[in-house]
Amino acid sequence: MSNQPLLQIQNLRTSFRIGDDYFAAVDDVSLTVNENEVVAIVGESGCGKSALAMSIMGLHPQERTKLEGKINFKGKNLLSLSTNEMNKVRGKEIGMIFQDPLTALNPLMTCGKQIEESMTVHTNMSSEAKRKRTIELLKKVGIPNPERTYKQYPHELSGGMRQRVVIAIAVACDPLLVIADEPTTALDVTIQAQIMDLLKDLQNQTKTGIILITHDLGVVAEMADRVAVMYAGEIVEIADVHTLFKNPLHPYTRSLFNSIPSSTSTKDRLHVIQGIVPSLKNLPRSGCRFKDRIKWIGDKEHEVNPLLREVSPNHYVRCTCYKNFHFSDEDVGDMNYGIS
Ligand SMILES: Nc1ncnc2c1ncn2[C@@H]1O[C@H](COP(=O)(O)OP(=O)(O)OP(=O)(O)O)[C@@H](O)[C@H]1O
Repeated sequence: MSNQPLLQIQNLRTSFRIGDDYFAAVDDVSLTVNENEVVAIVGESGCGKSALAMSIMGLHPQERTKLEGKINFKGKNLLSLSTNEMNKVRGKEIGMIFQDPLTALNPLMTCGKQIEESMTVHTNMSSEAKRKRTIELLKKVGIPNPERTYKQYPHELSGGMRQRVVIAIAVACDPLLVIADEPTTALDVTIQAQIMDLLKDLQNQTKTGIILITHDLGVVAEMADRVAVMYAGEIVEIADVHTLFKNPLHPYTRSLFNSIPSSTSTKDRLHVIQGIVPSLKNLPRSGCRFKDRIKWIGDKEHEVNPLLREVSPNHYVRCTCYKNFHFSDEDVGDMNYGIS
């Protein structure tokens, strides 16, 4: 992993219009992804993970979305690019793997043609060269009979094979950065492991930077170099994967970790995070946004204007309330997810 920044997000705010007002789903997010680094983004449904990914890709509907801040990539602020300029980045320099391969693929086009499409848009390759590269890509993503799959339509493939095709599309033009938004959520468990292994292999070979959005902390432990935890549109904690798993500090991070079943824990009940992530309109906009879900921590123990602070080298936490947060004995888990 290099320390050369590939992507630098600075104070990003993504707001959606609901009625006459705009509401921020991503609020003052700053995040760097270095070359050849895997940064995982975790958090409950509705925290703003996909809104962040779609902001980087420039895929939000312009008429209903306000984007503020900067997304610097290769010396350019992506937020100031025209649609044409952004089209040149998307698919070529930044690839995206979506959650559901069935909706990501065009049902009316063969898999081969869909993989070739980005080469057609972004390169001057001849038809023969594109075909050759597509067959190579299909092999690389573990498709057993690439010539056959080249001619098949998405509905003729299993879910796992379809997601391999989606990955082939994402890496077809050798992007510097790949954003994988819950790439295995739509797949069954055995296939999930295969797809994550494939992504890991590809990343080892190509040294691509990856933003991996996932609910699965096991996947995070396996794949990520650094982890950003999001809650209610904000990053509440960032650290390298070892530090975060060994010493999670923010009450939200600790609650997330503690609500995952473990084969080694002796506790007989799972920890439940009280309440839910509020809807976009009802998100708290000031103070510690997690406050209402940890009511046993007094008001005075939260910062009025919590900022992400470096509490140890490269370990950042928002709000000092973590200093006063503890679970009851029965809640304390002992999971390490293979991190040693
Ligand atoms: N285009 C949109 N218009 C209005 N609200 C939106 C839009 N997209 C997302 N939201 C809202 O923004 C918030 C963040 O949504 P987002 O999809 O980013 O969450 P997420 O963390 O990716 O969740 P999940 O894990 O379920 O995908 C949610 O309250 C969601 O309803």
